[in-house]
Amino acid sequence: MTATPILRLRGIDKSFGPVQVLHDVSFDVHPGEVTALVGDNGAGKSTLVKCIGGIHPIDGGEYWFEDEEVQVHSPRDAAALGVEIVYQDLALCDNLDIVQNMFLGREKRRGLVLDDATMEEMAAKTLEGLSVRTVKSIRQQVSSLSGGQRQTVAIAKAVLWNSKVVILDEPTAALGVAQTAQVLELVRRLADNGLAVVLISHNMNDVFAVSDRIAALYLGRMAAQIRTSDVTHAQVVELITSGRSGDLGLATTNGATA
Ligand SMILES: Nc1ncnc2c1ncn2[C@@H]1O[C@H](COP(=O)(O)OP(=O)(O)OP(=O)(O)O)[C@@H](O)[C@H]1O
Repeated sequence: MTATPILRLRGIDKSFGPVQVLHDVSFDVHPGEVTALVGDNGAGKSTLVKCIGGIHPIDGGEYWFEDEEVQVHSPRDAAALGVEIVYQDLALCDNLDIVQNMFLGREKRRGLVLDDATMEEMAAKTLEGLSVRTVKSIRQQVSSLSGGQRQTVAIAKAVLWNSKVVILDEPTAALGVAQTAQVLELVRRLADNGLAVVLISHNMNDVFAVSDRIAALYLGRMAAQIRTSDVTHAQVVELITSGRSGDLGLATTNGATA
């Protein structure tokens, strides 16, 4: 486990009109680790992630990446840093195959023509690198894939672009038991390959199965950021539902600790 965070947010505020959704949020993300971002519905998880991804501009606070303070104004800025978000709805095109989906909008060309051979090779290499063996052919249409396989393709697509931080929004929400296990294994492998992984999840079993750290948001404030090995399910549930966990002795704000 590494000590230095690759991504550090400090004092992030975000409002939509008169409604302040994020209050003075600090958040650390470490390479080689899975950080679970938890919180009740409406706690601000998606908003925080969209700020990280450059979809929502932050109103105040600092965004540090690899020890430099950066300005992230658009998804392009975030992608340039190596930050990729895999959304719950996956945004894959059913009528395209796996390779086409992985390169959608960033196709490789040789002159004016699509460079299919290179894209195929890169897609195959990426899937291999993640030890993904569940898809039969990378030329398979995405419409024929299972939920777990689709999730895998979406994750591989994020990893293809030399990403350093991959944020996964509820990747197992729609999956059965076996597929959940496969996706969680993949999530773990991403971190073991050195990536910094942020996993948004409501599922405590998933959180405890793969995460190294847990960041708990409560009503738009970071209630605590702790090592998974230092807490119990019950303590995390308490953090999510009340923003406190008495027996942890944590502050209720800015808990970017551990
Ligand atoms: N574009 C927006 N305009 C106004 N309010 C918003 C906007 N996006 C989010 N909010 C509000 O911000 C709060 C946090 O929402 P957010 O989606 O970030 O929570 P969440 O923790 O991701 O919830 P869930 O687990 O339900 O997805 C909510 O009260 C929501 O209504």
